[in-house]
Amino acid sequence: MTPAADPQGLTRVPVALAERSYDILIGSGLVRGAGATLAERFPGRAVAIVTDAHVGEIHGPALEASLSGAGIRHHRITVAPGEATKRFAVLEEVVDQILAHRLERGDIVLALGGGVVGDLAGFAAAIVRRGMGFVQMPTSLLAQVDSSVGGKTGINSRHGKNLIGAFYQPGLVLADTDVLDTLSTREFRAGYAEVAKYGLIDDPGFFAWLETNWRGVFQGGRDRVHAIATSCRAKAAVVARDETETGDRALLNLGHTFGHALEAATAYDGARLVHGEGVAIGMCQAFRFSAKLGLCAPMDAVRMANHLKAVGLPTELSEIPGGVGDVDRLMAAIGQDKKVARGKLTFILARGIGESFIARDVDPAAVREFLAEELARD
Ligand SMILES: NC(=O)c1ccc[n+]([C@@H]2O[C@H](COP(=O)([O-])OP(=O)(O)OC[C@H]3O[C@@H](n4cnc5c(N)ncnc54)[C@H](O)[C@@H]3O)[C@@H](O)[C@H]2O)c1
Ligand SMILES: O=C(O)C(=O)C[C@@H](O)[C@H](O)[C@H](O)COP(=O)(O)O
Ligand SMILES: [Zn+2]
Repeated sequence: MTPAADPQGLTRVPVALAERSYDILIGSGLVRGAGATLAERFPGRAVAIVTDAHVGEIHGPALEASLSGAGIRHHRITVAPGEATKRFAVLEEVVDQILAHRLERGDIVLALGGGVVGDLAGFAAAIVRRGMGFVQMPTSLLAQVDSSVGGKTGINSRHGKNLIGAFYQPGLVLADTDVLDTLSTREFRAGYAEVAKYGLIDDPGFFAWLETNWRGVFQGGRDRVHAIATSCRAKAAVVARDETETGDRALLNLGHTFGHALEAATAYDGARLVHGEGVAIGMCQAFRFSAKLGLCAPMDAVRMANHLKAVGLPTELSEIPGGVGDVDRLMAAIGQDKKVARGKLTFILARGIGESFIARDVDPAAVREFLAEELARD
């Protein structure tokens, strides 16, 4: 289905969360128009722009010019690019700078960047003065289709991925599709893994559309906007019915129980593995594990992996430079997953493409056996 477009040609996807409802605006020119948009929606608010050094250098000046043009006081807070930035020391620095600039509770923390910046800045917004205004301006494909939506914010711990954080919804998401033109192919592909995830969870028609049209998504234009909007609508629907992951929302974790363990096993070193790549391998593992357990046709596991391979994503552990250690190491990371309940493992498994489900109380011995096989694959 084609999402509704507003009069300026932007696509608007609402996230329905009662008094915390907000819009995701998707399209061209949103950075340029940010000053006018914020002045209209949040009049009189000052802005702390949190960005990474890479994104800030490329897209910071246009955003700042737009805010200045609308008479909005703003300050830029810059962090280092990469997953290692999601840690306490950097959070402390961001919080300190927000306070040093004397931003008030009603002022806005604006995340300009990928998922790393969004998760970190969102967590800062949640805790400074017990909750400031928060706007997401996602600049990676991954952030536009996933991390800027739904209010999961946080940082990593030495015990595991995203273990410290809060649910804190933004008041607005501005996904400017123009900025994706400066994203590297590797990072675009990584974000594509989360796009494919929505098809694999419960939308086989979308997955089939991606198999045919993925080149258009990579090129830009209508297909890209369609993929972003479809992803945002899928995520908005799940978040609206289960904001804090007491049930259904866990489906969005397809590929993440394995994927997060791989990120931990590679010490969050983006040179070896970035989040979307971990999710790509993790989703393939979820399907292969489902096939091994007799839940899903082996051909479906082959089909989904073939598509991810076709776009250039990794699908096997053997593709991770430097390896990921042994079964014990991976099981230790999996044991810290936030979906563990009463000591029992939870995985998102599949009965087929678009037929994912939440499997609770998964037998650790079966996971061990499966991982040993995975480590032995070429
Ligand atoms: N909160 C959620 O719901 C959620 C969902 C998915 C992922 N995440 C988190 O998101 C993070 C991954 O996000 P990511 O893939 O965006 O990684 P990222 O934030 O590290 O960005 C990837 C790289 O691309 C660069 N970049 C971003 N936008 C750019 C642009 N327009 N032009 C040029 N370079 C650009 C960044 O500087 C960085 O080097 C992980 O920490 C993951 O856990 C969170
Ligand atoms: O929004 C969600 O819910 C997700 O699970 C989306 C994931 O893509 C994302 O990586 C999220 O940060 C993982 O959440 P976590 O609770 O497993 O840390
Ligand atoms: Zn993810």
